[in-house]
Amino acid sequence: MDFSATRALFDLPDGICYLDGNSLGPQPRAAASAAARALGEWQGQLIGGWNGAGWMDLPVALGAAIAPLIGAAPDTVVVGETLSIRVHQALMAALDLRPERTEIVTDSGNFPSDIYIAAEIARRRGLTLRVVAPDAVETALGPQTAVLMLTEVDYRTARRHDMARLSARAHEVGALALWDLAHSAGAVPLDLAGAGADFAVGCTYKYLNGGPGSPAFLHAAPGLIEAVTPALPGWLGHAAPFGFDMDYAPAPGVARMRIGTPPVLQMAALQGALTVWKGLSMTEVFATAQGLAQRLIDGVAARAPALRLASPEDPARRGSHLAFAHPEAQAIMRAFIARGLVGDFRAPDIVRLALTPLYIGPADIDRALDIIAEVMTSRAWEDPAFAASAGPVT
Ligand SMILES: Cc1ncc(COP(=O)(O)O)c(C=O)c1O
Ligand SMILES: Nc1c(O)cccc1C(=O)C[C@H](N)C(=O)O
Repeated sequence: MDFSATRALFDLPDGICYLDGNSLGPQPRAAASAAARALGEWQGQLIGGWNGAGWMDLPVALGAAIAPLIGAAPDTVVVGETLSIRVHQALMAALDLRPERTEIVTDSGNFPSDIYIAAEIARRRGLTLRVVAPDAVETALGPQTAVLMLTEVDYRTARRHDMARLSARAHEVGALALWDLAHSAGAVPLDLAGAGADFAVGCTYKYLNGGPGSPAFLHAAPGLIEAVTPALPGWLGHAAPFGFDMDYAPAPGVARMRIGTPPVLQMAALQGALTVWKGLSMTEVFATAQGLAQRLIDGVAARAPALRLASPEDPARRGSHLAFAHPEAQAIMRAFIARGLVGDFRAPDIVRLALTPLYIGPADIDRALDIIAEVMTSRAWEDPAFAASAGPVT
């Protein structure tokens, strides 16, 4: 598949080799125009925009737009809130559906926010949070497991769990499976329905390019959500929000996981950003990303062997970014960024680079490799003047 046409849909700064789309995707031109349109609607329609411009329906409309990218039915996804809030909502919902059980199982590759949230919920409810090694998840499940909560693609190493197998295993022991897709959505082909995920959450500012602070999504398997009373029962998750009833009655379906006023300007940008996926196959996007990844792996091995691949070698076992380990990874990443190669550093020793074929091609990888080879050969990060000038790397 030729992605040169999709590259033109992005407004990338000149001179930058952007391998950081796993942290913050670049700006699709359609996101900028959709956000500008929403500003105009606000200016012209004032409060009438909620209905006149469709603002009130954005959480559900955006859910339907994301659903095909994650292999879910359109009416099973809702957008809004931050991912951390979505993790909390989904975990509370899943636990409520298994009230007799005492354990949450997760792994040490999970993102800190997810682990903090699960630990605090466990503390308040008198449950046990078991944080096991990624390859010990399956054996950790048992008759007391209420929820298996995992991030499918490890934010550091890109190691990818087998969602279908682990969800099936969770179901075998009577538990529910909750998947965080922050590093999966827009990166790897997903079939939530086929994989038996009960709940899934994810963010839209990484591979979906919705912009900084773009809201998160939540998916619940069909049939499951009707039994859920949201732990955060906000007025916009009510069946009749403008009835202003004193008693909560959940909206039908996943719309009950709405909480409060949607961030319309962010959602407009996201709505524009999602148009770049029209006609694309996630399978082809992923296959192309893996081709770029192999080019980067081979080039680093040949020209900068001090950077050790810390991601799985098998493309089927990883997401769409690569991690390379080096004890001085933070300073090295600063030196890359100073030369126009933007990736990120993750403590303690990871250089993280994302392969995003919608706007990155083989020539970008070759340019990245030239920068990587030059920095690693010259040890440019050790230059005292450069070290003194350094700021933080996110
Ligand atoms: C896997 C994962 N889960 C949760 C989060 C938290 O997302 P947010 O900061 O949008 O709440 C992130 C990233 O920040 C993440 O990578
Ligand atoms: N959400 C972020 C932010 O607001 C600032 C800087 C980074 C982020 C991130 O998304 C971090 C990301 N979840 C990660 O995988 O490292």
